[in-house]
Amino acid sequence: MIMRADGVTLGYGGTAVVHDVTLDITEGGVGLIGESGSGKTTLARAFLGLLKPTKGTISFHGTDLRKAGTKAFRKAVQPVFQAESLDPRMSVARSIAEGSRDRAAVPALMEQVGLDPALGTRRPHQLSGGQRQRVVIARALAVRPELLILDEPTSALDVTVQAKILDLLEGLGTERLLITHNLAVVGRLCRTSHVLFAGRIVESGPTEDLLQRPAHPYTLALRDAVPKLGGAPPVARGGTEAAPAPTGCPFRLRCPLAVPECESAPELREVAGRNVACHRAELVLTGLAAR
Ligand SMILES: Nc1ncnc2c1ncn2[C@@H]1O[C@H](COP(=O)(O)OP(=O)(O)OP(=O)(O)O)[C@@H](O)[C@H]1O
Repeated sequence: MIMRADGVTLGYGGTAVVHDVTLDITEGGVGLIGESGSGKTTLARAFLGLLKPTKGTISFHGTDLRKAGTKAFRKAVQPVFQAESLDPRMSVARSIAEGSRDRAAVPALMEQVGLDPALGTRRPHQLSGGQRQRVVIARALAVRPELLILDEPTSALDVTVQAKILDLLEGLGTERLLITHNLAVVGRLCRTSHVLFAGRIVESGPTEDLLQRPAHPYTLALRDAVPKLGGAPPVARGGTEAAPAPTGCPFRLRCPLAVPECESAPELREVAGRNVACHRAELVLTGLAAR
């Protein structure tokens, strides 16, 4: 296990937006899936050491981040943000070398991410979106990280370019925590996935199981909203989707299977090889089996 969030609550200005999350970053890629506002980026920021939990602990190889040596940790865990975060005034080569301060390594890094080193003198606006995303990845790789934290690494790209960037990430062999709206992306890059709704994990397990046989009605809705790679993110249809319920199961006001029992909050429990917080998980699983 590379990192662990143990009973973590996170918030801004006294308002909690992530509640009691326990999640391990293990080998083979870990996906964090959920709609806009579900708390994915907040959790990623905590794993990068940029936001301190108000409850619980985040650890790196078993050491609480509050005690881990920051220098080694900062190198080992690198963010890959969207390409818009590149400094428009810096050449590609300078951007890539910024963290490592090793200009000599830049051509090899560019080749590693499938960029012609001759592009090193260009500014970001002189590249395509896909090329810019490769620069961001090269820049993260420059310090030889152990773990990449990728926040929607392909959502701004068109489908063919997305597929190429996913090929690149798959081939790198660096461990990853990947944040996305898009279930097809985790299907390719993450052995394990966690579905977040209103700041709570509602389902966790092997990605393949979650994709093939979701046990939570929200995972099911997400899967059916994004049938293919490059599909639009599952935004609230016509703005009519109910807000998360403040008590009981947070999904119950949107859930087609909700019953009075859902007014009491479901605990995460093991059902069919995954953890799911739903009183009606068995029904979701059987409903699918009967189709
Ligand atoms: N700096 C901040 N100050 C106050 N509230 C914030 C801040 N950043 C995020 N939030 C709130 O925290 C909640 C979770 O936001 P977060 O960005 O983690 O969600 P997300 O799942 O990553 O969404 P998206 O996919 O849109 O990026 C939201 O309600 C958001 O408004």
